[in-house]
Amino acid sequence: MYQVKETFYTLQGEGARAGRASVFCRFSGCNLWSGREIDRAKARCTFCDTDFIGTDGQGGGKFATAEQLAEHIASRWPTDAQHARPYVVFTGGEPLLQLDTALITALHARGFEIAVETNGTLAPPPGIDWICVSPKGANALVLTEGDELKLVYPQADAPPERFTDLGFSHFYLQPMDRTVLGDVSSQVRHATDYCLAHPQWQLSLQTHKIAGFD
Ligand SMILES: C[S@@+](CC[C@H](N)C(=O)[O-])C[C@H]1O[C@@H](n2cnc3c(N)ncnc32)[C@H](O)[C@@H]1O
Ligand SMILES: Nc1nc2[nH]cc(C(=O)O)c2c(=O)[nH]1
Ligand code: SF4
Ligand SMILES: [Mg+2]
Repeated sequence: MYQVKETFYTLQGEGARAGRASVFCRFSGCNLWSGREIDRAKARCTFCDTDFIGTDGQGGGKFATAEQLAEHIASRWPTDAQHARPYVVFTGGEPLLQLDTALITALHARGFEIAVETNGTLAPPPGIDWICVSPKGANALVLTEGDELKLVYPQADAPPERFTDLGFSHFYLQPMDRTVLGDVSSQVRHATDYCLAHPQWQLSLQTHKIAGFD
């Protein structure tokens, strides 16, 4: 049984593949926060910008089999997109609590390229085509290699220097959309300054929030 908060067709807003048409599948639940505001301050991840509780969002629900969820995801991809490889981004919540080999196989069989957005604390099943790890505070990383490392910045207990030697192809700093330095725009400036001083890192702005899409 897969528990899905929502599924929607949009452009990837963040990171190396920003701008790419994608079906987003947001799984319910996370191992670092209950999702309830009352628990936020004591959670292992305290700055989350997402509602991932339950299965009541657009295109959400409970899916009994991998085939059923894969069919649901495939139905979101436009039918006239002959020249583009179908692309699904699994996120959450924490997608590696639920993404498994059966679902990967069912989506590959439908021609999909498969990406995940993960906090990096859980081992992934084999076969994922694009892995984006976004470290959270002091929580230990199990996933120390992948396609992109996208660090929300600043985090007092997760400085960028801790990650520079890991095995990722791209390193991004994404300004935190939650106030820690007084205002979000000074956090954007702070991330910009860090990238200028440390060119291993590139700036990831959450373009969907700027442009106003999901
Ligand atoms: C909501 S998370 C879900 C996937 C996974 N649990 C994770 O943390 O990577 C999706 C992406 O949003 C980022 N994110 C969460 N809260 C954010 C915030 N307040 N500002 C900027 N990015 C944020 C995460 O770091 C992650 O890259
Ligand atoms: N457009 C868009 N791009 C995204 N990239 C990562 C997202 C996420 O919440 O995981 C996200 C999202 O929620 N919307
Ligand atoms: S790990 Fe990801 S989904 Fe979980 S609380 Fe943090 S940002 Fe949100
Ligand atoms: Mg988001």
